[in-house]
Order: sequence, then structure tokens, then C-alpha cells
Amino acid sequence: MSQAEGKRRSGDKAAEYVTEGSIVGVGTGSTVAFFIEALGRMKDRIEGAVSSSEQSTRLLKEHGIAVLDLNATGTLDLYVDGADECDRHNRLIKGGGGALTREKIIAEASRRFVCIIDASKQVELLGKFPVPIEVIPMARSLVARRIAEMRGQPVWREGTVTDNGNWILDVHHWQITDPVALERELNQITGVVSVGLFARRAADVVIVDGVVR
Ligand SMILES: O=C(CO)[C@H](O)[C@H](O)COP(=O)(O)O
Repeated sequence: MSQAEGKRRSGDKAAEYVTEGSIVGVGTGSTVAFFIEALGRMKDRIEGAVSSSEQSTRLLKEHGIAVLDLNATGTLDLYVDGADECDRHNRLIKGGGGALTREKIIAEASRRFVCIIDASKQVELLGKFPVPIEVIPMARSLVARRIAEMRGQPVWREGTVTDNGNWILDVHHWQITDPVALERELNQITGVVSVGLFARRAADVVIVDGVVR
């Protein structure tokens, strides 16, 4: 099966978790684009979506789905999003598309997080994919120095500005044996907005190539 086919199957399968009349949290990325297509086919049966990025907002609107403000919706029943890496405990690296902060907010605001991936995203140990960290622009070098002290190799994703007006550092060469502890430690660095490790709030359900794992 091609990677694109795996993503499409996972996006389609996730639509089975959407309930009548609900508001769905929607992530960002090429796998989520397939989910949005599936959501478009059932748009008359949902109230709308909360979007994690300008990119997904555009896609949702193209499919005729109302985009709602999280401040007005309260807790969501369901959040569907992709990932860059997923370990056997459903802990994730996310943010390859740069939308990690809003993704984390919606994941946190949702009762159930369904992660949709293709088989290539499954790993034994998180960290081969660089960990994205969104930073306040003026704190970029400060945060990079702190990360270097933690034996990470931060690379500035130059030219990328997040939907929140911030910058991203991608941290290479971390073998992440304790993702919860690392996430906590990174969150404490002044200037860090959010961390692309979803370990404390891991996925509840993981769908791989269209099959629930
Ligand atoms: O975290 C993300 C965006 O910030 C995406 O979910 C992640 O990068 C996976 O993307 P794709 O589905 O295109 O492989």
C-alpha cells in the first residue's frame, strides 16, 4: 500500500468516530486533508469544526463545513489529527506542519483524541523525527542554548512563521526514553510557546493505514 493510500484509509476510518450533530476538532496535514474530505461528505450531519490552522480552516470552508471558535464551543468530544511519529504508548511527535500549538490546545480541549497515521509513522523510540518547538521570536537563541545544554541539536526552521506569529526550532538527535519528562522540562524554558511532544496528552486511539491499532 502506498503512503498516500494509508493516509486516505486512516482519514476515512476516523470519520466513523464523528457523531451526529457534533463539533469536531480538526488537526493539520496531508492525512487530515483526507479526513476533511470525509467530513465534507457528512457535513449536513455535523454542526461544524474547530480548526487547528489557517490551512485546515481553508480546506474546511472549501468543503462547506462551518469553522467555529473554541472559546464558544467548550469541551469537544472528538479531535482528529495526524502525527510525525507515534510510539506504542500512543505518544507522539507532531508539528512537522508547524501547527503544534493550536493542535495541542484542541487536543487538550477534547475528550477523545483519534490519531490518524500511515505505517511509516510508527516507531519504537521517539526522536528520529526532529522535535518541533514553537518559540517567541526574540527568545530563539536563548531557547536554542538551553536545548543544546540538554544535548539536543536545535535547527531554526528559517522562513517559517507560525499562525501565531512565532518561530520554530526543530531539535535533532534526541533519543527520547522519557517523553513525559522531556515535554515537562522543555515547557519550563522561558520563551517556549509549545512543544511538539504529545506525551502527557497522548492519543486515545491510533488508526494506522485505516485499521484501529
Ligand atoms: O503535526 C502536524 C502538523 O503540525 C501533522 O499532523 C504532522 O506533521 C503529520 O502530517 P502529515 O499527515 O502530512 O504526514
